[in-house]
Amino acid sequence: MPLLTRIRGPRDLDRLTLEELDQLAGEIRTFLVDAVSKTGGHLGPNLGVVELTIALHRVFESPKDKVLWDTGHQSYVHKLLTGRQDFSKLKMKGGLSGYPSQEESEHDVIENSHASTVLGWADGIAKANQLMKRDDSHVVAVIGDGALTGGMAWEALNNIADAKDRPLVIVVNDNERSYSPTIGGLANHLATLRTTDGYERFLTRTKDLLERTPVVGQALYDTLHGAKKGLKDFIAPQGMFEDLGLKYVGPIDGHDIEALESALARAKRFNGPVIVHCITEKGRGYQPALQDEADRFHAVGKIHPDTGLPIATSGADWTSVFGEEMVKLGEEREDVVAITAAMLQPVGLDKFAKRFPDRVYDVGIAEQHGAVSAAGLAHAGVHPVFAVYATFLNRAFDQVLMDVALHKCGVTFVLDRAGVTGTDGASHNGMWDMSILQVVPGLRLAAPRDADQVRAQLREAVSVEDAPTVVRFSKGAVGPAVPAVGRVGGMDVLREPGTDTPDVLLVSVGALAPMCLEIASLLDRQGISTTVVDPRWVKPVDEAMAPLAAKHRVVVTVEDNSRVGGVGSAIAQALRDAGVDMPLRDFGIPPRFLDHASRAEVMAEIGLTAPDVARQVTGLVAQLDGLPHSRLRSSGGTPAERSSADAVDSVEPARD
Ligand SMILES: Cc1ncc(C[n+]2csc(CCOP(=O)(O)OP(=O)(O)O)c2C)c(N)n1
Ligand SMILES: CC(=O)[C@@H](O)[C@H](O)COP(=O)(O)O
Ligand SMILES: [Mg+2]
Repeated sequence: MPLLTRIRGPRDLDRLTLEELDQLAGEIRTFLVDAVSKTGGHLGPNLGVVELTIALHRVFESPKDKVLWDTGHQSYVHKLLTGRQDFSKLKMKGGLSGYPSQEESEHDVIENSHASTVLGWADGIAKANQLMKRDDSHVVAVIGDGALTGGMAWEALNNIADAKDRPLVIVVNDNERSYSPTIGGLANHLATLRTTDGYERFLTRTKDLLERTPVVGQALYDTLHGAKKGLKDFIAPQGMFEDLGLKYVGPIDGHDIEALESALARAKRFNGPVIVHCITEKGRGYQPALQDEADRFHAVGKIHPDTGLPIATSGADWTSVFGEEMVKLGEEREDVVAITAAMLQPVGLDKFAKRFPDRVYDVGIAEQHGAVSAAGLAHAGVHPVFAVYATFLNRAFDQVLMDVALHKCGVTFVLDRAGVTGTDGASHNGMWDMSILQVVPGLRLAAPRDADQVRAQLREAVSVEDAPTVVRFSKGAVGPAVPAVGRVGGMDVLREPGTDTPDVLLVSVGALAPMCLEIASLLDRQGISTTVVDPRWVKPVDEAMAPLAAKHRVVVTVEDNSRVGGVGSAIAQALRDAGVDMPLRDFGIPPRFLDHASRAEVMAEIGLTAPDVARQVTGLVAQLDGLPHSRLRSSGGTPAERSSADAVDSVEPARD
């Protein structure tokens, strides 16, 4: 890469000629395919913004000027041009994040991968610049056509458009797709702008012609250029953006560096908010991506660079188990409909959509609207199943509470990627749902432990017509079947204690059932008898939980969710409410943002592994043995007799 390796920072771009810039773009595409095929990542989106990113960093002077990325999954080129070219550990522990990272670079601002927030950030930074009289610092926000379907983008645009004298450059990266083609009225409007003979191209051609026309040429050009909306509407109907009071520049060929630089430079000089509408191609320059109708290689695993074919094929995953059961449900119940927020295939609804095209609603990246629309659907007599990543439901909390639950609407939310996901970093872990949803009156929440339970609990969920139900499961391959060996109330017993006076009631939540059975085995080796129970529905707490707990010396809960306000907290409260006063130790995710790493590495780092939990429980039981309490009975000898290298003298505090 003779040119790319010579780019240490954005200013190194300034000395390159147009031909060299085109060569650099080619080198970057080669680099992206080579690197991302080895690690996995967002290949398609980044192939689409190569020229755009080069032009941005030539026209604007980051970090003095703030270059902001919506969602941030398309920031690999930005990283390459700002001194980060080691992609060998992309999205891996200790390697580059898959999103902007302030810790990595002064050129990065927004770290979260949640869409439609960039314009809000830009609005705030622009306001601060104006207030602090930082006239030499520009703000440029890059937002995709998909992210523009998010409501927050329009809340920000409403504010931005109101300040005619506050410079702010909005670059719409319009590649006509989220994963699949972008939906909705906005998408149609953008298409109008795209397909009309571009205003810029018209002006450029006219400018060339008129500048060569003696005497009247320049005057005529100035008239044309200053033409009111009428001309633009004729050439490229501006409509929405101009009606909002935003200056519109475009559509621009998002792969023509010269045209991009001209447009961005004009926008930079404009003393107010301006939209630069760039037409790009997701997956550009890489045939396997361009031929991928599903999502243009939006997010890929490790692939063969020549063919784009996946290197490792995974077995059945939680998503496909859900997707297949949805089709069966759809066959049986014509009132069941599905909702997705621009992620039809990632959440497993593609098969349902193919079978029942009229019963799937893609609302765009608009989770809040999805939840409210679901309330409307339920009120009008159908049963919506809204499939969404757990972390993305966060933004629709109020709609779940005040639209779905308050009105007792039978809506089922299926939360995929619940728990630690790991490689997409802090904002992608599904670690908050079982905490925030605890406070929703009437809501019922299930955490299936295996494929059979996904099927069963999905069916139980859609049978509830007067309250929101939630079924949440992990990312990736579904675990082994975990059969029940007994039943207590509505809860499955996964392991009997082997004694009438068991020490530990281990409450296993969802996909952590295999880990909990391993914990019980490790405790067994310490002479600690354990009952393992899976509540199945973790909200509300099963009425049999308190009486069952009372038969044990200590309750231990293990969940793939934040410890704060999670299932463990709810069970502790239920025991108190039932007058069962006993030791309880809740294991879960500590209330902090988790750096990107593999799921296993993150789980180990936060101590959510069988040995870690078993070690702490051993210490707890040993400690309890020393207390004069009627419920505390030694079973299998005292701690001293049980002690082994694993036993600890005192209970380590749960890590927060
Ligand atoms: C709130 C939220 N919902 C869903 C997603 C998942 N997601 C990541 S990128 C993406 C598509 C974004 O499309 P666009 O903004 O057009 O960017 P492109 O990938 O086309 O460059 C989606 C839906 C997300 N990141 N945030
Ligand atoms: C950026 C974004 O939100 C999605 O593209 C996400 O990265 C995909 O995650 P999965 O790979 O878990 O589907
Ligand atoms: Mg797009």
